[in-house]
Formats: sequence, C-alpha cells, structure tokens
Amino acid sequence: MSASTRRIVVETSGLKASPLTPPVSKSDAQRALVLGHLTGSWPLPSVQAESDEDLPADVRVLRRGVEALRLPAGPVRDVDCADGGAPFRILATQVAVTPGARVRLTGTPRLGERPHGPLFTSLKDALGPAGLTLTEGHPWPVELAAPTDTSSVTPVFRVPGSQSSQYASSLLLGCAALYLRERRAWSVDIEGTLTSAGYLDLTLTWLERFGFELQKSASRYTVSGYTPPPSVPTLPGDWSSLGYLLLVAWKAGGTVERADAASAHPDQAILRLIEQVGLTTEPASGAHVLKVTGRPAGGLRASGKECPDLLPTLAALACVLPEPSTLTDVGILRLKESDRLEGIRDLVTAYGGKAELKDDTLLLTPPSTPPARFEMDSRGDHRLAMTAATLSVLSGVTLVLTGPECVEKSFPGFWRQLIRSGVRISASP
Ligand SMILES: O=C(O)C1=C[C@@H](OP(=O)(O)O)[C@@H](O)[C@H](O)C1
Ligand SMILES: C=C(OP(=O)(O)O)C(=O)O
Repeated sequence: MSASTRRIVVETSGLKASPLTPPVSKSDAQRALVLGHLTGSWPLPSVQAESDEDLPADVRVLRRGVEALRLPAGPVRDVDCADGGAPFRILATQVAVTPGARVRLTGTPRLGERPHGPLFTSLKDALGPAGLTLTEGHPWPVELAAPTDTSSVTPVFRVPGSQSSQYASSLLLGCAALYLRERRAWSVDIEGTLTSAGYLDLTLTWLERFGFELQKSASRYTVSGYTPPPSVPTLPGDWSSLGYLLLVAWKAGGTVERADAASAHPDQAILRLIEQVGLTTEPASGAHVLKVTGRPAGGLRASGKECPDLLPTLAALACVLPEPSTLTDVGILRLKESDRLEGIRDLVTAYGGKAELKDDTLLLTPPSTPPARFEMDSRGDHRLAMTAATLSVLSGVTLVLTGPECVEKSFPGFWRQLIRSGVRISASP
C-alpha cells in the first residue's frame, strides 16, 4: 500500500490541446553529475539551469551525495537516498572510490528491501584488500569507509548482470574516478546476461561525452583514457516522462517538447512502440517538438529487458487498444520502487481488463466495456501513479488515486502538466 493516504480524483472529460514539457532526464542527470564532479565541472551548468521545483527528487539526492563527497575529509557524513535506486547504487561506489571518505547512506524501507548485495560484494572484493569497509544495517544505514590508496589492488570489478544494470553502471563510473586518480585502466567484468542493457549503454555514452576512452572485449568494459571534451555536455528531456506525455498529447491533440532524438535513453523506444500500434509521431513546429496522430490498429509487444520503466505506461496504452498486448521479460518489474508487476496487474484489473502472467510474460486484454470509474493505490511508486493517470486520460474514465505525491521522484511537475491539458484534479471526499 502507499505510505500516503492522500486521495485525489482525476477527471479527464475537458481535455484541451497544449504543449507539454517533461523534466530533465534523471538517468542522464545522475551520470552527468558524477562525471561533472570528477572532471571539474561542478556545479554542473545544465542541472543548475533547471528550476528547483522541476528537478526530480532522485537528481537532488545524487547532487547531495556528491556534495558530501566534495567536503574536506572529516566526520562521517549522512546522505539520505530516499527512494532512489540508481542514486543509492551510484553513490555507494563513488564513496568507496573517494580517498578517505566516510559516509552513512540511508533510504526508505522499500529501497532497503531492493537488492544491492552483488554490488557490495563486488566493491568489497576489489577494494577490501586496500582497506574499504562496508557495513550494512537492517537494512539501514549502509556505512562505507573508503581506503586512501587503491593503487596496489587488481583494477577489476566483477559483478553479475541479471538483477540490475545499475551495479555495472555504478562500477563503471567508479572506474572513471579511479582512472583519473591512478592513471591506470580499470575494468568491470559482467557475469551472465545483462538486464536493462540500454542503461549501461547510456552510462558508456556519458563517459564518452565527458572525454573518457572505453574499451570493450567480451563481457569486460574498461576505462582506459581521458581527454577533456571541448565543452561540458548538456542534458536532454526525460524519455520515460515523455512516454506519459506523448499519450496525453495524442488524446488531447497537443504537442510534447524536449523530445530530443539524440538522447541515448532506452525509453526512446516509446516512439517505435507508438508506431507499432498504428499511431504516427511527427515533428511539430519548434526544435524537439512532436505530436502524435492516428487511430490504434492492434496490440503491442514490448520487453522489460529493453525498456523496463516504460512497461507500466505501455500497460495503460494496452487497456485502450483494439487487440491484446504482450509484455515479455517482466520479472525485473518486481524489483522496482514497488512490485510493479503486481501493480500493473492490479491496474489492468481495476480498469476491467485481464492481466495473465505466464512464465515471464504478461498478456494484457482490454475490457470489452470500460468501467464507470476506477481506483488505484500508487503504493508510493511514481510510475504507477503516472500510469494510472495516463489511463484515465486515454480512456476518459475518472480515476480515484491514493498517494499521488510520489511523482516527485522523477517528474515533480507531472500534475501541473496534466492540468495544462485540461485534466481536473481535486481532493477525493
Ligand atoms: O541506470 C539507471 O538509471 C536505471 C536503470 C534501470 O534499472 P535496472 O537496471 O535495475 O533495471 C531503470 O529501471 C531505472 O529506472 C534507471
Ligand atoms: C526503477 C526506477 O528507478 P531507480 O531504480 O533508480 O529507483 C524508476 O525510476 O522507474
């Protein structure tokens, strides 16, 4: 259940065409903040340029963590990672590779439940011989004391790829820090199949943008050089957030802004998936502005290996398509801010559709008749809250939503954007 008991009514009968804007991409910003810190671009201009009220909470967490690492060595510093999986995992490695750093990391109970063991083991195996200590509470705090000299250890991290790509991304960002300090190549060996591989590619893209030289052989990624880039890279809009906004814009006849095709974010897959169901995305006037037109002609098929964070959004779309849809490789969804696989099943069922899980595949069948209204508890999970609201917009069916404020994590302005499109939000009696 959601930690919050606040309930809102989302009513979507008065939609109007408006330009809709996503926030900055949290995944891009987290990587850029770490690399800006390591390479002397601090504060990072393109994060400074964002208004504070629109900055995703996870970006603020990562920034606070880096600020703690930039303080002179001294007492143990406390950093609250709230609900941020990537910020927590990225920061754990950055603490471990910052000479003499001592940091106590805490977070929500749910973040504490999510898996981190393989990352901690990897850090201890590689840096323990140099003096790294990492102690875990139950589950909090996680306290790290970093060694002052790592130059004599074997420069390789080994980590399994199956649970989360964030372990490998975090370690590669650690390799960048270690390369800069020691001027020797550092590697990450990924054991087994890598899930959410597009997010590791995103990390590699950011390393290159910031001037790092990379090598790949078999399952080993190596940071082997650094040349400062001519300018500090800037940040794109968030394709995960654009997923909701493109669907809202389609329904309301509006446009989306900040849809930067040069972004390496895996959720840009939304464009292909929208086309797959028979809709068309077209450039509208202005840079990076798009509109969506057409009528859906069939169901969709998407994989949690490619774009895990889009699957809830796609489940909302699936509820209004003329044919059933298939989501594959859905197990990864159990490890997110909530058990999103259960969340998707509950949403589709609350809307009157069918969600059948077989092995690792979810078959979604839209209802023959939509309900008069539907109810959903966000369970404190931003993507479930935004997905439920998107379904309300797509279907015109009123939603009663418990726990709407969790959108802060990735998209603090989400409700404001919906209101721009004519959605009415009121407190539930
Ligand atoms: O590296 C990242 O920024 C992310 C990687 C993905 O997680 P997993 O690799 O754990 O699937 C994704 O779901 C998450 O929202 C952000
Ligand atoms: C899973 C997500 O983020 P994280 O893992 O960083 O908490 C998400 O934003 O959907």
